[in-house]
Amino acid sequence: MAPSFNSSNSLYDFVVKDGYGVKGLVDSGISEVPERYIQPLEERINKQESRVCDVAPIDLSKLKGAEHEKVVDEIVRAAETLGFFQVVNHGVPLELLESLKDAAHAFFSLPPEKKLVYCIPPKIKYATSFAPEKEKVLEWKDFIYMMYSSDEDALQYWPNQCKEVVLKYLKLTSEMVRGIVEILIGKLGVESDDSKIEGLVGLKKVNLNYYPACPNPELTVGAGRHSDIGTVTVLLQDGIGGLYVKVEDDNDAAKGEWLEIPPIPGALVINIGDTLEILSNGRYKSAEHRVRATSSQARVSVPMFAMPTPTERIGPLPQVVIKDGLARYREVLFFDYMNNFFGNALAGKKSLEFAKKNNNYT
Ligand SMILES: O=C(O)CCC(=O)C(=O)O
Ligand SMILES: [Fe+2]
Repeated sequence: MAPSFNSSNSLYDFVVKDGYGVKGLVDSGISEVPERYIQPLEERINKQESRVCDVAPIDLSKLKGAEHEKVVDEIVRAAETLGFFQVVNHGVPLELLESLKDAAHAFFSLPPEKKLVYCIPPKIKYATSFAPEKEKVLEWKDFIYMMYSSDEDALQYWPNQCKEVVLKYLKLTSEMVRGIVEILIGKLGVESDDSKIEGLVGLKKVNLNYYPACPNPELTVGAGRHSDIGTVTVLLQDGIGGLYVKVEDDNDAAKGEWLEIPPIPGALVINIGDTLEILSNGRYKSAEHRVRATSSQARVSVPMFAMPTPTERIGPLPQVVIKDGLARYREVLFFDYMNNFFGNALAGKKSLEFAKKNNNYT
């Protein structure tokens, strides 16, 4: 029997405060999406109208051979245009990727009281939607984030259902991210050493995202429009699909068009975050993206966010500013940048405004 929610408050309490999440709502037997989840027309995603991105995945194993420079160019080109690309032969075993998806399903199958135990921010947090207290319309998504501090803490605080696989994923994807960041910084004409790179990717967080099957997917949104704030994000998506990226500057698609990043078995999705856009003075694109809900099955995704350490100051690199003749961003403390992002509802690329020159924040 579906619970009856007499006011929007009782729905909010059930989903957000009591920890049932969207999954609890769906499990309760609802046959249509509640009002609080209905997006205004301009935010809805029309599956039929969007094209699928047909760019082939980049083979990272070729970085070690004769085709090194070609692969470097592919990575740089992708970062300068769409800001999203997929990689294969990335060093993360395919069995691990399968186990991760299974672990995500296992975690979200737990009853709410067992998931709510993992609400010890900023270490770890099980929750629903991005910032429910600030959002008029909620996202059709539950998630848990796990912030990495040490292996010991991870094994102590993270859920049994996923801690070992998430930790392995975090380690292996971190290695890949370091390689990609080294390439991208190097192509800006800037020499980097291990400590510089570590400063840019030293804060690591893994999310398990869970998008339950939705009775009216055309009315809702799984994840609202946003860009990721860190340096680089690595994302595992399952076979269901629904991730869309807005074209900012690409030869093969129209500016402003939303392209779907299709699931490719065994591939990982890489996207550039705000930090790299700021550092490169706008040359690398932190793409706006969002996620559609689906009617058939629950979708899971597992992003690993590699971010600067909170004490890092991020601003356009001096060598790039000299070349460009102007700085498009100011220098900010990553801690402040992060607090601004998490203190507001998602709003496309608005997060970058915080680091723009002559904005209202200074
Ligand atoms: O689920 C996805 O495909 C993307 C999720 C995402 O953009 C995020 O967690 O930042
Ligand atoms: Fe994202």
